Amino acid sequence: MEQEASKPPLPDAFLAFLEANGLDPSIYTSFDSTPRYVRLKPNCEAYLEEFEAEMNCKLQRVDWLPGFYSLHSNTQIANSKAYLEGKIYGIDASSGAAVMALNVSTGDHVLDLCAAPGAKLCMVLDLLGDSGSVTGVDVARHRLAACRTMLQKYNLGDRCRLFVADGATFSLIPAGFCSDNKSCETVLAEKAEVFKEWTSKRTWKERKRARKSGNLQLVSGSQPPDLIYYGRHSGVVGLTKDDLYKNAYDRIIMSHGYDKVLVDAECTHDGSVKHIQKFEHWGWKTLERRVLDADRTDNLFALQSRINS
Ligand SMILES: C[S@@+](CC[C@H](N)C(=O)[O-])C[C@H]1O[C@@H](n2cnc3c(N)ncnc32)[C@H](O)[C@@H]1O
Repeated sequence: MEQEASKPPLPDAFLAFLEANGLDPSIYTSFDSTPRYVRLKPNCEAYLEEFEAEMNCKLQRVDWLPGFYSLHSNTQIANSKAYLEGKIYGIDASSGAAVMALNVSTGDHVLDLCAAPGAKLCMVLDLLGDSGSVTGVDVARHRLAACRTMLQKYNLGDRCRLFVADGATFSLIPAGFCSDNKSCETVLAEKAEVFKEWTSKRTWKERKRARKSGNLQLVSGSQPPDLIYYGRHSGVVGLTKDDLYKNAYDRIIMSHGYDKVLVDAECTHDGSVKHIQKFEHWGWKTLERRVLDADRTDNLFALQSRINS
């Protein structure tokens, strides 16, 4: 009876999952043990004091992650001025570590194969500043649309393109490279219809296509990539559709491919402590259905293997 009372308030199926994977259940139940993190946009240090006063909290600089600060796990940042004005991001330290491991250098062309909702993509763009480019790909249209909103909020879209596509089959090279011997200028002069500056206003053709795809939120590997956003300096403006969607050969990929590739495929939530804690409100049955279902886990494993190969 006593043993029952001290058992962490997690469902048996999840406890069995943790045990099978050698994970300590207490990391999911000690609510205060995991701090939350924020990242500051470059050159926004002036906002720190104001943020601390508004939130009545003290930020601790994370020495090993530039621009990151930790704060108490209960601090809600969503209504703070700095967050609403796009000066501060909510992003955990492990995401920051993954981006730092990419070792992004000035001028890099980065491919983010599982980009939505876009915390790492934004960090990469901040690191690149006015150089290079980022191509974000995600199979979920609605999630990538949220990523587009995030780019706009943080004013980071200038060197970015977003494609709804299956990362396992995506094979477009960074924009702005002509894959034959002609110079870009010659090619552009020869072609009539080129991409103009991106606008959120859809043409009737695009609206029709969106209506057609309606509820189809996830694309399959056989569908061509769908460009849902491109910035002014992403290399897309001025290209023809043929140029953008041209299949690249090995030789071209070797010389004009991406410098860095980030693959952040969906995980089984075993590492996502905060997310698991939310199921206390959503219901443990939902956790069993959404997270622990064996078929789903097998499918995820297959996806992760496919996308990493
Ligand atoms: C863990 S989230 C990515 C988080 C994101 N990198 C960030 O920093 O905000 C995983 C994403 O992978 C996407 N995804 C899953 N399978 C995919 C595939 N085959 N191709 C592209 N994206 C995929 C999901 O739609 C989901 O948005």
